[in-house]
Amino acid sequence: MFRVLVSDAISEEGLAPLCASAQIDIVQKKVSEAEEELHTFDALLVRSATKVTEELLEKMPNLKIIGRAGVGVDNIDVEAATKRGIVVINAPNGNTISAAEHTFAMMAALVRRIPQAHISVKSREWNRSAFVGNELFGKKLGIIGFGRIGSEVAKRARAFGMSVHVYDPFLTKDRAEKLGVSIHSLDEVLAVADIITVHTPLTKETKGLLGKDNLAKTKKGVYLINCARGGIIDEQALIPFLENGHVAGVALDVFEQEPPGDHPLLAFDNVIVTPHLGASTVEAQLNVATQVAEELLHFFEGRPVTSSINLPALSKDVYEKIQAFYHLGRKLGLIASQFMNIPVQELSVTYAGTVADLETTYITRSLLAGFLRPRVASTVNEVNAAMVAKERGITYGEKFSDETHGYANCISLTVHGENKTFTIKGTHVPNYGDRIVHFDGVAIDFAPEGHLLYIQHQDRPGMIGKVGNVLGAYDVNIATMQVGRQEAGGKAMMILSLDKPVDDEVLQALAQIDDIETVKRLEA
Ligand SMILES: NC(=O)c1ccc[n+]([C@@H]2O[C@H](COP(=O)([O-])OP(=O)(O)OC[C@H]3O[C@@H](n4cnc5c(N)ncnc54)[C@H](O)[C@@H]3O)[C@@H](O)[C@H]2O)c1
Ligand SMILES: O=C(O)CC[C@@H](O)C(=O)O
Repeated sequence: MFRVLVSDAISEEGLAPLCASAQIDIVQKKVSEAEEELHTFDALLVRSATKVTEELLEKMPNLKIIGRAGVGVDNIDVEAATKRGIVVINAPNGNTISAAEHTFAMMAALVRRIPQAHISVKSREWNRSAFVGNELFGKKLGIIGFGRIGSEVAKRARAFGMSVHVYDPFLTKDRAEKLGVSIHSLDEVLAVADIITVHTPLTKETKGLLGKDNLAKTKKGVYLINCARGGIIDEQALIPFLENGHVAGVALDVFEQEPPGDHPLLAFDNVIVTPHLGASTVEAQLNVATQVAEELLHFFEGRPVTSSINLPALSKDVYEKIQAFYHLGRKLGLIASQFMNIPVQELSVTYAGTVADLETTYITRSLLAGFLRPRVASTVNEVNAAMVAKERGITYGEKFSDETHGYANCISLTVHGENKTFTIKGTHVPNYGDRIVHFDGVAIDFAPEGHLLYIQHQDRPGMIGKVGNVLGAYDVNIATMQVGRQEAGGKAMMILSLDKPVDDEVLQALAQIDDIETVKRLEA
């Protein structure tokens, strides 16, 4: 008998297959009300209200699987769950349409001032001249983040006669053309859009994406919408733009803190809000509940789960054999994705030497997951990487070769972008670790660990000293430095390993050194 704790409001109809199973005992209670029996549960089902913290996991030693009836898993400590061998599953597309429709409802309500007019009429007023709005027809809609929800919003906007201007650094031209939208830089979208809606995950890169500087680049009279995650639009930074009338109105479904309490934004008449309702429809809740219920049944029946976001389905035996290459693959993908931070169509992986005799499918999936990790909202791992790549129009393939470049094993990854191709090669040396031995056409040798800095420059005397001086001036300590070049006096590169990450100011100072062409931060 498996015990399942359902701690948030999840559609009962969707959970019906679980309730019908004689093998499963379902308990519907908040975590706080189940304190005494937490240790007895095998599975935990949540939406976004329950915070699945490390502390909670400590109290649930029997837990084997966590199901999130929705997309974002930011309320679950996935790392802590993974460490404990707990599988985390979600329902990545069950609420896409509802979230897109809610965004659109907010957009219409915002430009036609529907919530304000509603309150006025309910207060027994009849003040038609106070609520003159704008049409959506003919307006330019800026969409930042063009994944599942962003692309559904675009379809609806086109039906309303709007032109759609998209910023998504990972969107390919092919996919944009198929969906009838144009791709632009962030600055272009900010400058032209009458209405801007954000649909990215909340990551280090997107936190505060619409902050003081970028808000200043928007058109006077712009409308803003956030139905993705609180914090993508910086709430504090918005206040002066609302006070001086630069921003005509804001619609928020999500907040940096939920509930937002007595937030200063709530005092503005032209800020309209909902309490995180994007996924709150009968249909979406049925979809997400059905998806997680089916996955839970598979899991308990010992069948593979398809929407797991943390664990690969590997036997212990296979895992032990491929473990080292699995980690190397992940790092090759992660570094390549950051280096090629542009849309890509294809990844090609070549295995040579001892690694070519192993279960390379898992290594490729690990590499793919590493590559996709900086680009997608939900956590991506070996189990869902292939599906996520397909959704994003990225193909991948494996090849086998005898060319080991003198190493016992070698994994080579070539990434094909729109106008650029990049190759990285790595090897694993038992009892020593992983080494990157080839990077963008140059033979080099460095460990893919920690905070790395890539510098491409012309091969001139004194370059190392100049770089060292700039980093020294910013109090950044260099742990290791590797140099390589194609030919004397030609294209050369340095890979530095630093004791701490560097910010944009340091990158800009380095880029100003004569003969330095590119500087990039790479985290491994
Ligand atoms: N309000 C709600 O109830 C609700 C419901 C569902 C989803 N969501 C949230 O909506 C957001 C989008 O969900 P989705 O299912 O469309 O995710 P998705 O992964 O399909 O799409 C996210 C897109 O953002 C892009 N992106 C990543 N980093 C970016 C950056 N720095 N700049 C611009 N684009 C970037 C990715 O390339 C991707 O195309 C998530 O934050 C999700 O948690 C909210
Ligand atoms: O469960 C909810 O209502 C929120 C869902 C949404 O934010 C998600 O990320 O799927």
